[in-house]
Amino acid sequence: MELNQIIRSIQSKQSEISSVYFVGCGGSKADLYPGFYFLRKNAKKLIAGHFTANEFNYDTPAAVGEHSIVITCSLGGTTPETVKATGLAKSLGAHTIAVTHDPQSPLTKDADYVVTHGFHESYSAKVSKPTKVLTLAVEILNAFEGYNAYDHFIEGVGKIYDVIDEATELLLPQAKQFGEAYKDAPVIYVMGSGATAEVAYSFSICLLLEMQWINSSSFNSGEFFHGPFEIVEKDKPFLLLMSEGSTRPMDSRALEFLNRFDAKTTVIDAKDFALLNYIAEDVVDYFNPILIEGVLRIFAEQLAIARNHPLSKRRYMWKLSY
Ligand SMILES: O=P(O)(O)OC[C@H]1O[C@](O)(CO)[C@@H](O)[C@@H]1O
Repeated sequence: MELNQIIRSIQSKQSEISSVYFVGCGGSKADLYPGFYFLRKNAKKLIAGHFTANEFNYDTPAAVGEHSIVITCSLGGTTPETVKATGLAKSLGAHTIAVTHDPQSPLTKDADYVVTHGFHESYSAKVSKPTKVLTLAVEILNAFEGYNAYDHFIEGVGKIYDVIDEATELLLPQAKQFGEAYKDAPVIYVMGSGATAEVAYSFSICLLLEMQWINSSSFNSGEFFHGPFEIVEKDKPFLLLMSEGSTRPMDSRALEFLNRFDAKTTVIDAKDFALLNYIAEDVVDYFNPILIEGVLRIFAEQLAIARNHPLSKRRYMWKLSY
């Protein structure tokens, strides 16, 4: 079923939807963020919530019920917390949509609708998960409240994958340089703003802490001046994700400070990929995280090569029960 048909089908069963919850773990939780951010910004009536799955399970929002849509997301579809959240949402009468790479996985058992996404085929396929979740959010707003920039958004979805695949073809030398320059870094701080904030979060917790065992912390560029900037000094390693659009001034302000004290800063900037040449200004905010997450993968791969530490290496995950 097409994404707009899923939402129209829910609407035919329940014309009054008042809340939408986005639930997942780790990288999948972060991939739900652009959709959540979009609804939080644009909805006038709909409540939007974003949860790590066990927080949803242990401290379930009171509004979850027949007037809710719960979108759960898991790449492999087996993460127990997220599988449980889907069942819980269903038992409370919510309309459940599972987003996963594997349509046969346990995640889909209690889902009213299943959305499958690619992953391995290309760099752009790796971000089809957040793109589909974001599109679901746009379809929900359009169906239940109306959304003026809907056509611009759909046009953008039609272009973003090519933008990513073309960008990643040119990025290898820069990514190699990053790998060499940061391979011995004792810590890497990551920040971004707006819909991109959780790309910083997932790069920090998944790519650096989980897959590289590199100490890391992440924060919103807006929070940088409310604590983290005290750590800045010459050659401190930072990765700054700069967005086009509404929150760019927050990223620019952080960059200016990092440069003032000669921090070791790598900037991944949506502007360098001419995002605004492809995506209309009124929807560009939501495409920053898709583009930046897509191109960041190649930086993580090159860091892993330079450190001789494959991204698949784990100490505990999949090896112990926990
Ligand atoms: O997206 P899935 O399959 O639920 O997997 C979640 C797991 O994958 C990661 O996002 C990356 O390995 C972890 O942070 C998390 O534990």
